[in-house]
Amino acid sequence: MSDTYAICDIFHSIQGEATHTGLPMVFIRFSGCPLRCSWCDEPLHRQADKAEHLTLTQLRSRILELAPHTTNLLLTGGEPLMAPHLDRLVDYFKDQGYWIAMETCGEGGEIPAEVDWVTLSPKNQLPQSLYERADEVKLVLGADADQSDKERLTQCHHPNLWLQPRALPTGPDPMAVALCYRWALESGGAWRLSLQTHKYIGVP
Ligand SMILES: Nc1nc2[nH]cc(C(=O)O)c2c(=O)[nH]1
Ligand code: SF4
Repeated sequence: MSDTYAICDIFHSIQGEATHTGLPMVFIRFSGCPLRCSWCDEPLHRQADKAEHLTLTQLRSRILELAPHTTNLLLTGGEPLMAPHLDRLVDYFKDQGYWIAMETCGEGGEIPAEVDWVTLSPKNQLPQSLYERADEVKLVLGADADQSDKERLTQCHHPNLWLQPRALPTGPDPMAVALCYRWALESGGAWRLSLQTHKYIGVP
């Protein structure tokens, strides 16, 4: 039998965050995550019973139906690294000519070698090798971020660092935005501000 992948959402939108803000992509949201962040704004991925189990050919037809001309895919979640045989999915879509980006907390599995762009959004301490594999690092901070979060900034060494305010269930949180703005300024340019632009313009 063919491998299937537990997917809780597929949609076509612009990347709302960090380096590729504004770039059209098809988003594949995987079900499941090894972490349980209390503030997680993607509760869908926890509802395993609501996930669809799709083969690669089914996934491809869904992507083509949604966006026949978009050749950028974003694997997100949940945590895509939890998906068994993720390397087969990545190889399959690379062979079809797609550029593949991934959002990951860095936990739950290995990053397939063929992924073109890795956004690492660390929640815990991670090995240096993951920072070396990442193309950008995005730290998501709430208005309640404290001195220990600020220390994490100074311990993070990467050429492409982003501070992203955590949203409220109702939308962007001005207090978190103000904190990330201030910390970006104080970093002297090491960290940039990433706003979740999709939440400002009301798209997925
Ligand atoms: N537009 C848009 N951009 C995004 N970038 C990362 C997202 C995510 O949920 O991982 C996301 C998302 O859900 N929507
Ligand atoms: S790592 Fe991300 S997807 Fe997983 S529980 Fe935390 S916020 Fe949610």
